[in-house]
Amino acid sequence: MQEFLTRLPKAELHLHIEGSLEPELMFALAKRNGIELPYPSVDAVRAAYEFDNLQSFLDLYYQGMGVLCTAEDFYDLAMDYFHRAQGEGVRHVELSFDPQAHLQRGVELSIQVDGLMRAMRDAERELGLSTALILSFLRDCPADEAMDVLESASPYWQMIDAVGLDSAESGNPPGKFKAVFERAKELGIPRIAHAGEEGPASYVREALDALDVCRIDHGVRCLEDAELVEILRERRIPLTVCPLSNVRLKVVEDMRDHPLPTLLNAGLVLTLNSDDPAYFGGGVLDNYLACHQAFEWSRETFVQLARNALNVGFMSESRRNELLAELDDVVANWT
Ligand code: HPA
Ligand SMILES: [Zn+2]
Repeated sequence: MQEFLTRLPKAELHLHIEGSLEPELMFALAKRNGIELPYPSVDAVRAAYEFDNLQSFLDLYYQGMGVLCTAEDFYDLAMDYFHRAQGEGVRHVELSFDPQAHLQRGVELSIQVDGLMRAMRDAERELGLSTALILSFLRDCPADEAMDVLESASPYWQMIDAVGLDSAESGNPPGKFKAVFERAKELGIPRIAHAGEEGPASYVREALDALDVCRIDHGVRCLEDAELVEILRERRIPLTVCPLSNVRLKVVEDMRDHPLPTLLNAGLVLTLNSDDPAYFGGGVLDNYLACHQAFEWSRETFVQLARNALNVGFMSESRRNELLAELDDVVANWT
């Protein structure tokens, strides 16, 4: 099964590029930028990755990204991830980034975008990946600040495939960002949002109603509202589920308790993703493998999940058809 899951052309739709920063690169960039890390070694960094909840992870996540200073750093971060993803059979990557977290440290938007866009272009040329860029707003910061970021991103509007909403969910309902998302809609930029990870099912409803999102990141807590599940099913709103993340952030206690099988039985459009692979124990393939171990799903189930991601990703129709044909090929030639 491992070989089959590796060969399946997969799409990563829920990835925080800052969460792909492996401790080795963190040390290399700290050295390059003359930054002192509060850890003596790579092993000590890894040992610190024990989380009680989303906030305890976010504290380390924001600290870790402090080594990203120049466009070159952002380039190296993304290229490092693209190489790993390619090795796992990932063919399309949608990377979200958190501009505010870098602006707060004095790193300008142009530096962030220049490095990331250059890496995306090189990954397309050299690694045969397709990519998309998602600009995420920090929901625990003021909505006015998010609006300023969106306006100041005007040179990049054409290159942004979607805006998103992430960071500390509890107490920061989607409705807080209604005006920002309305502006994005006016600009013709698609919208997605984290909802129903730690926050209640009502936040998923609010993301649909107030933010008019076309996709929900996580969304696992939708199961607490049967009527909402029916809405998600009927409207075929995709959920980008990140099972290893949910275990590591104690959204669920154990992989075997994960609601994925229930979500599948409910007829929802699900995809498997990694969220923050450097912090949560692996990339997209590891998430597929963890599901294989926990649920013993058939190959057909994994093919459906991989197909869902190709169907709903932000990519050209010709790229979509190419990847779907590749997927059909892998399935047809598998013995
Ligand atoms: O898992 C997450 N949830 C919310 N915000 C985030 N920012 C990075 N990772 C996450
Ligand atoms: Zn996330």
